[in-house]
Amino acid sequence: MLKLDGCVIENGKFSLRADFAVEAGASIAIIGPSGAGKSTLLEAIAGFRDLKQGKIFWDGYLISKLAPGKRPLAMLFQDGNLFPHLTVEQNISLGLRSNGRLSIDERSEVQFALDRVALSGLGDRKPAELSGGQQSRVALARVLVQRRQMLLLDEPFAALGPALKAEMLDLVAGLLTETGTTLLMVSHDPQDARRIACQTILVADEKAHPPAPTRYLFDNPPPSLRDYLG
Ligand SMILES: Nc1ncnc2c1ncn2[C@@H]1O[C@H](COP(=O)(O)OP(=O)(O)OP(=O)(O)O)[C@@H](O)[C@H]1O
Repeated sequence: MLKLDGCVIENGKFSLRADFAVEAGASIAIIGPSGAGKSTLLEAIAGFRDLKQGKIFWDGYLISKLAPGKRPLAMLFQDGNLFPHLTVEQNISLGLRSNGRLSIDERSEVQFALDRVALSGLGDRKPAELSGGQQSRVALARVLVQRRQMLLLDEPFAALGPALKAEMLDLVAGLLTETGTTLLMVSHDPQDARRIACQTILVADEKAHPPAPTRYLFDNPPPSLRDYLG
């Protein structure tokens, strides 16, 4: 279980309160108006932003004092952050070792991840030689090889068209079920939340609200969500 206990997170003059728990293995969407603090929340969980107050626990262990790389999570940002001068395989290898030098077992891990995102045979290509959807799958493979217990996605597929985005979300959902990984995903699109997340955290009014059933939340939106949905 992920637990944010009385957290106050600051981003410049902006301040966000978060006090909620997420069951291990759950898929959670994070939704809310622009500038409400969705990315700030993920950054704090990932360790890129210090807490002003409060603590974060994973399975009862305090993780909020750990450096980002030591936390049991992987994070995927909007543009995937692939290195253009490296091949697909080398980009994925960086998920395992920062110098890219892999053992035989680690090499098979990379091949397995390539296979899981349906990119077998394309490992020697550079990102520019791939379509946008294929590039997203490389970025996903890079977080997959890390085999972390939590996956944090900050609008990773926003640049893709609706059909490709739906395909990626289905791929993520399938992989999560296989591995039991907990998902926290920021999205602007209620359809994404409905597609992949049973529960949704609404970030609005300087607060990250506890997860609520996605369908219930969208069928009975509180005023801040109603304004946002239009
Ligand atoms: N670099 C910065 N310096 C100072 N304040 C910032 C900075 N980045 C963000 N903020 C503040 O933090 C608040 C939350 O930003 P954040 O990016 O977390 O929102 P968000 O909900 O992810 O927005 P969006 O949906 O537009 O990506 C913003 O309203 C802004 O006031």
